[in-house]
Parts: sequence; structure tokens; C-alpha cells
Amino acid sequence: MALDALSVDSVVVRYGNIAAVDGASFALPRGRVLALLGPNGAGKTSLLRVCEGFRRPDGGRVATLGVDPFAERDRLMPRVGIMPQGGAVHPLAKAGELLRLFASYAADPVDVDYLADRLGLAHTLRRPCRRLSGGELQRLALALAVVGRPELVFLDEPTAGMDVEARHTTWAVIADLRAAGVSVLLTTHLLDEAERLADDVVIVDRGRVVAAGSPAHLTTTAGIDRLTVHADPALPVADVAGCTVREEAPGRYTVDSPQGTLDAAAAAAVLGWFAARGAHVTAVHSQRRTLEDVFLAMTTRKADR
Ligand SMILES: Nc1ncnc2c1ncn2[C@@H]1O[C@H](COP(=O)(O)OP(=O)(O)OP(=O)(O)O)[C@@H](O)[C@H]1O
Repeated sequence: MALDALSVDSVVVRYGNIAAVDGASFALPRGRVLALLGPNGAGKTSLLRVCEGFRRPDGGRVATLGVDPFAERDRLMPRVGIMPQGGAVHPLAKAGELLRLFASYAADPVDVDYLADRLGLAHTLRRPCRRLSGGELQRLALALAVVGRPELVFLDEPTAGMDVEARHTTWAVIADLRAAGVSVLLTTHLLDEAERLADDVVIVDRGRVVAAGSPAHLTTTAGIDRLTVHADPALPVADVAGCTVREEAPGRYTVDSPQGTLDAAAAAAVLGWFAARGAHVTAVHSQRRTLEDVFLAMTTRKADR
């Protein structure tokens, strides 16, 4: 069986008395994209630093591509790509020089001009990094992370500060990485980004994992699905199959379950109720709870507002 790209087991990271990461465990299977979500200060970057081998955990264990990333950092570095938060690069180095330098470290690098073109960086290659815009620096940092064809890529808020087009390009690059079998661990504050890109999501809060699973799993278990049915107005609404049916506006009926989630049988029973009354049903919409709903329910942000 293939080893996980990343295995995080009961990891603790302390800064003085503060446990920024407090016993977090999760795994990133090979070839998948995992999004690490959490409010500011939840411990995401601290976890990344441990997984990247920049810091030894104060407790627990990490295996990155099967090895201890702190003890074997030199051996590991050619196999991973890292895009740090804020896209840190040397301000005086030229973008093209940096890209070629990083490519020179790799046995089989991506063609630099192709990559620069793909990420809309071709016009920046002769400029020192301090003359690049924030979004251009982000794109350069992404290029530096992937130019060596790594097996595993760490992306810390990859699309922060990017315009819409650059964000879409970045999403396409991440999809290409996944299609090529590369494993990706990314952090983001954009929940639609996580929902779009990630096979798996791990939500951390105050250094602990508070929810984990695929976006579909997280948004359907304990969901708050609601059914909206458009039909003739003024039907004699009643409770159907344990669900509450209300006419919110003439001809628009909402169906809620006290259990939170409507299952297929309840939805079928409700539609059967409309059919039995000879109602003309013109539209049926189901609302799933979003990853944002889950995030707010699972993290302390809600309480802080
Ligand atoms: N070098 C450090 N020294 C002391 N405290 C630190 C240090 N780095 C981080 N922290 C603290 O540890 C906690 C976790 O920080 P971390 O950067 O890991 O969170 P994060 O989830 O990445 O946050 P953000 O979303 O804001 O980037 C925060 O309370 C932060 O202030």
C-alpha cells in the first residue's frame, strides 16, 4: 500500500506557554489535495512549518513522504515544493533569475518560459522582485514551488492578493498538479476555493482539528438541507413525513426537517403529498449547507463576532 504523502500524528507546536498546535492529527493520501482551514491564528502555518521540516514538533510525529521532515530535510527538499505565506522572495533578485536558479536544483524541471507564460509572469522575468506587484509575487512564489516537479506541494494561502484571473489560473495549476499525481496541502481562508479544489478538508481551531472529511461529507452530514417547492398557491399545508411545510410566499413552499437533514424518502413523501393534491409543481430546489456554514459552526469565529 502506498504511504500517505503526509501523516500528522498528535502534533504539538508551542511558542513559550502557548500551544499554537495542540495535538492535531490528519493524513494527506498521495495524489490528493487537502485544504487546511481555520480562523486567523488557528495554527495552520505552524502545522505547515512542521510538515515542511522547518521546525521540530514539540510533541507527536510527522512523516512527510514517509520520512521525518526535520531530521531528513536535506533529502526531502528536492521532493517538495513550498509556497510560503506572502510569497517571500529576495527583493533584489530578478524574477527570471530566481526561477532559473530553482529550476537548476531539479533533475527534471518544468520549462521556465512555459511556466512563466502559464502563470502570466513572462513580462516580469527581467524585473527585480521589489518591482513586482503583490499578485505577481504570489504567482512567482507558486512558480518557484512547482518548477522542480515536486511530489508534494505546500501552498500557504496561494491565492491571497491575486486578482480573479490569476486566481483561476492558480486553481487550474493546482488541478493540473493533482491530475499529474502530485499531492497538495494548501491553506486558505476562501471556503469556496477549498470546496472547489480539495478532496479533503481539515478544519483547525485553536490548534485542534475540529472537523475533517471531504467537502461533500462535511456539508451533508448533520446538514441543514431545505427543500423549496414552487406549486399552486394556497395549498392546505401540513406536516408531511415529519417535515414542516410552510408557504413562505404565494406558491413557494419551504420544507424543513426537525432532524436537520431531509433524506430521499422524506423528499419523495413531500413531493408525493403535492402530487396527491393535484398540485402543479413547477420547480423544486434543494439547499445544501455550504462549507462556510460548517466552518462557522465548528470554529470560534462565530462566538467572537
Ligand atoms: N514565532 C512565533 N512566536 C510566538 N507566537 C507565534 C509565532 N508564530 C505564531 N505564533 C502564534 O501561534 C498561533 C498560531 O499561529 P499560526 O501562524 O500558525 O496561525 P494561522 O492559522 O496560520 O493564522 P493565519 O490564518 O492568520 O495565517 C497564533 O496565536 C500566533 O500568534
